Amino acid sequence: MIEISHLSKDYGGKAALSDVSFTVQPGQVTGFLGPNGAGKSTTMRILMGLETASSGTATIMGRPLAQHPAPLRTAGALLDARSLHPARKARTSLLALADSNGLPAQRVDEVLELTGLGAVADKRSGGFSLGMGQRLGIAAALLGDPQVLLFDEPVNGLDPEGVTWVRRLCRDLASQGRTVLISSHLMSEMAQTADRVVVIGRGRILADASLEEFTSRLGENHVLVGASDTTALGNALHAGGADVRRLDANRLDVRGFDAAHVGRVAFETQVMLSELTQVKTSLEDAYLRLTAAEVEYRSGVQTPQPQEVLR
Ligand SMILES: Nc1ncnc2c1ncn2[C@@H]1O[C@H](COP(=O)(O)OP(=O)(O)OP(=O)(O)O)[C@@H](O)[C@H]1O
Repeated sequence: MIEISHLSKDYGGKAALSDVSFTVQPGQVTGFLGPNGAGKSTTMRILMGLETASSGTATIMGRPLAQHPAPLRTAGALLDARSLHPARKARTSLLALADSNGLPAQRVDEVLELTGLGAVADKRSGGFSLGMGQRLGIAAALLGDPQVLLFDEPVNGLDPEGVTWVRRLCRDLASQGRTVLISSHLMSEMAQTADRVVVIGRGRILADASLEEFTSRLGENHVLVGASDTTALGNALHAGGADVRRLDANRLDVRGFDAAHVGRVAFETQVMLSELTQVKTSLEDAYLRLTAAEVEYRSGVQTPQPQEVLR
């Protein structure tokens, strides 16, 4: 288990983290989400003992990582995939890490196989692709067979097969009862991998909920409906209290009613339907709503607006 309590970190007077508290439970994959510069890496680095907090605590299995007798057996992290020596062969780097942490050399071969690096184990890691570097970083994190894993943007640079592999690996690690915290910018990926999400923006926690709670709490489920007479149907839905927007001559976007209710109103209004689709809020939509105000630099691209609002 990971426990972060009232954690703050200042860099030269600028707050990177402000009173951050959350816990990460074993047996689950927790997604750590937030815009660039939100404080995800800083939190992970403090957890791994690579930075000191200005105030507050960050513990792994009850105490700071450095206070565990064998830190690498307690927690493994992929923080910077390029942190291993580029001139060293992959196997040599892992052997050195195993040796300095009292781990058996045989474990090196196990993690090389587990991460699909067996065939390139005797190549220098400086020549690795970004994806292979990520796999090597994950191999290093798994070396001590730890109960707690922290992965900072693990799918960065991975091809689709690699992305699927990371997803399965995280799910497997959690199903073995381990604690898995994983940061990512890829919302569609997180939606398939995480059980819970912790969202951070400008150093403050914005949400800490199960994936289901998060999308339904921030959700704005709506119904897309195609109809023979959108004016009659739109007026009837609006009179019933729905928020109705016209998408084009034959389609409406309805908020406030579910698909069954829209179908009932269409039946009562004697309007024929050509489409009735319940659209659920995606993790990406929910995340964008939550963090919209937290992003320091936003692009000038605007979301396309429906052509006409029925009132
Ligand atoms: N060593 C440092 N010195 C000064 N400021 C830093 C340092 N490390 C991080 N920061 C600042 O702290 C804030 C949080 O950075 P952090 O890297 O934790 O964010 P992040 O959420 O991991 O972002 P990204 O997704 O871009 O990696 C940012 O404003 C960053 O500029």
